[in-house]
Amino acid sequence: MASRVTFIGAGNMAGAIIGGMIDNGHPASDITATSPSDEVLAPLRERFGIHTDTDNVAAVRDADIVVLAVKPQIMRGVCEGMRDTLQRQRPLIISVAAGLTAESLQAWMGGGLPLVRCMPNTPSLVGAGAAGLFATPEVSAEQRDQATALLEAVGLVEWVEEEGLLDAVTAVSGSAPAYFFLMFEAMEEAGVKLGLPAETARRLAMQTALGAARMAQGSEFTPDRLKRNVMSPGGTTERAIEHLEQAGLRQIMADAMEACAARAREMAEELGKR
Ligand SMILES: NC(=O)C1=CN([C@@H]2O[C@H](COP(=O)(O)OP(=O)(O)OC[C@H]3O[C@@H](n4cnc5c(N)ncnc54)[C@H](O)[C@@H]3O)[C@@H](O)[C@H]2O)C=CC1
Ligand SMILES: O=C(O)[C@@H]1CCC=N1
Repeated sequence: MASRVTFIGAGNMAGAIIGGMIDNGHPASDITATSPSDEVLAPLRERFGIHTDTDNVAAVRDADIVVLAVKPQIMRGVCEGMRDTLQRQRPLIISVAAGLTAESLQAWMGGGLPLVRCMPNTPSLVGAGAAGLFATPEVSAEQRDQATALLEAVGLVEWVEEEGLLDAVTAVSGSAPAYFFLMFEAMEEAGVKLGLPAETARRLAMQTALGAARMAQGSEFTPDRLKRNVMSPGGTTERAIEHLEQAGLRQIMADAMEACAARAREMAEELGKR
């Protein structure tokens, strides 16, 4: 029998994972999502046929897995509100919140629960997610497998053995879809300046990104080698790559990703105080 999974929060991230799970054949009748607002829940109910509830406590009462998917800033109140029921039911908890440490989450839920911290990303919606997972000592091998199965239904899963590494995962994959969306915007704008219709530039840029990722994923060659295969000596690509290197693209990425991970650490400090 499939696990009964309750999502606390029904926003971008919960919606992306739920959509991916349904596409992968998880029964909608075993999935519940909550939000204080039925206006938020109605579209999910209609689109996926899942259960919804405006009451978090009622929704976790018979859950096998509870996915915490509210904003980090309200997580404490949400966890404290479900504390007694979670302690009785003892489901596997999966938090997708950026920053919040296992120590804080456990303290807010009364402690000792099997807790997996997960950093997923929104491409989960199309089955192409990339998630980093960390298990607390309370998590059994079977529950680890359950968490893997749930997230593998919507994409790639990588376990990390140190909790702090989830901040690096946030920089590399959790936040990273946005870096590529920014790149699409920039490429479309530049394509338009070069005379292409916006739609044409957008379609070409996206298909190229998809093609490059698929080609690199299945390749025995490094990204550097694949890059060099495109760069004919004295040709056009060489000129563009020289420009990107001289303009400091590598440093820009390093700085942006360091800022991302630092913000996750800062959020843990700000929100983790008891
Ligand atoms: N958006 C993203 O790309 C990613 C988000 N995350 C994490 O996922 C979590 C959720 O982020 P988003 O989905 O982007 O936020 P969101 O704002 O889209 O969704 C939050 C949801 O929580 C609901 N909510 C508000 N108060 C509630 C309460 N008291 N009880 C139950 N539900 C309540 C809202 O109605 C909304 O549906 C955050 O902790 C974030 O760090 C992690 C990885 C990627
Ligand atoms: O921006 C954020 O804080 C969340 C976590 C990773 C992606 N979105």
